[in-house]
Amino acid sequence: MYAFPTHTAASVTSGGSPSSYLPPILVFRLLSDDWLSVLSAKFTVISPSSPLSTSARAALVSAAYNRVDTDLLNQYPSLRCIVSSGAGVNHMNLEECQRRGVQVANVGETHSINVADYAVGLLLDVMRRITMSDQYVRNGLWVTQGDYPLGSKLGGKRVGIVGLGSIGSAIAKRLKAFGCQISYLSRKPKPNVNYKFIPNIYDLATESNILVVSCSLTKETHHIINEQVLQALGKEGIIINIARGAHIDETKLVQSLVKGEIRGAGLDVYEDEPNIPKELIEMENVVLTPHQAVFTPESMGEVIQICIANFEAFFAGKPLVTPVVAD
Ligand SMILES: O=CC(=O)O
Repeated sequence: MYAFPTHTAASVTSGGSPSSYLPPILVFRLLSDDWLSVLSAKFTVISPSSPLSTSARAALVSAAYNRVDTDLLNQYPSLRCIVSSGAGVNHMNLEECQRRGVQVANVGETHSINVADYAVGLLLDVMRRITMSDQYVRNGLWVTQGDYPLGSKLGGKRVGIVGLGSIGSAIAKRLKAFGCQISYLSRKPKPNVNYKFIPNIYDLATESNILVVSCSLTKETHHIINEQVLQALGKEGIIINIARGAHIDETKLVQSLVKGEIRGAGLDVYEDEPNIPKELIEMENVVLTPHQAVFTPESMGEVIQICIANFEAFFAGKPLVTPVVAD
């Protein structure tokens, strides 16, 4: 999608005087139009198809698009530092990176506020039926069929946050301001937090009107929202997912929605992106968006600066700024 500059081995390795030397980085995906020029001011940007790519020591990847698995690590054996422009790291085989001495960084908490805002937006949309009302008006149905059915109030609802990291905490803070009662599930109770800790997902679902999934995807949290959890959430229950599709057993979610066993869902992520079960597309009680909670144009500059800070630390032999796998 972006035209990468072409470099010769000579321009990368010598580049003339030492002051004009720009260390090479292999760039798999640029998420913003101006990232190429911003990166090129500091580094020699190399595309994955360049003959120089196999000798690159550092690489930029994107969470939603690039898998960092053994195939990729074998293909680019010189890599010693991989920076992902996202928050989640489930697309990377971290154990293998560690084993091969490849340092890994994500962009830390840069995305948390955007994602938290988005989760609240999805929830309000599902509850107050904003997108569906919009379609109703645009399709001229207000004139021909009268008022659209009312949605529900958010204030006073019991919200269970699955994962109280920086994203979950920002969601909790926002929903508290709406007058919701917050409970949460995490590995351990968080110090200095007034929300109720519930150590079990079934109990959290039973005690909640709304579940918001905001944990990282691991073997333990894969399908953490399963059939039993959906049943525990119950007929009036709403589920919001801004984390990863595989947190929810999507087939069971669809069945629950079809049978009316839960009331609605707001989803930004799916098990097989960009494919979405057709049943979901036909439902009025779900709001569906294309894995975009993390980014706003405002955050893009901050994201690339953190990536750059990690690369600079790596090339200077210093600890990464936002490490996931350290040296
Ligand atoms: O979903 C995107 C990310 O993890 O940054």
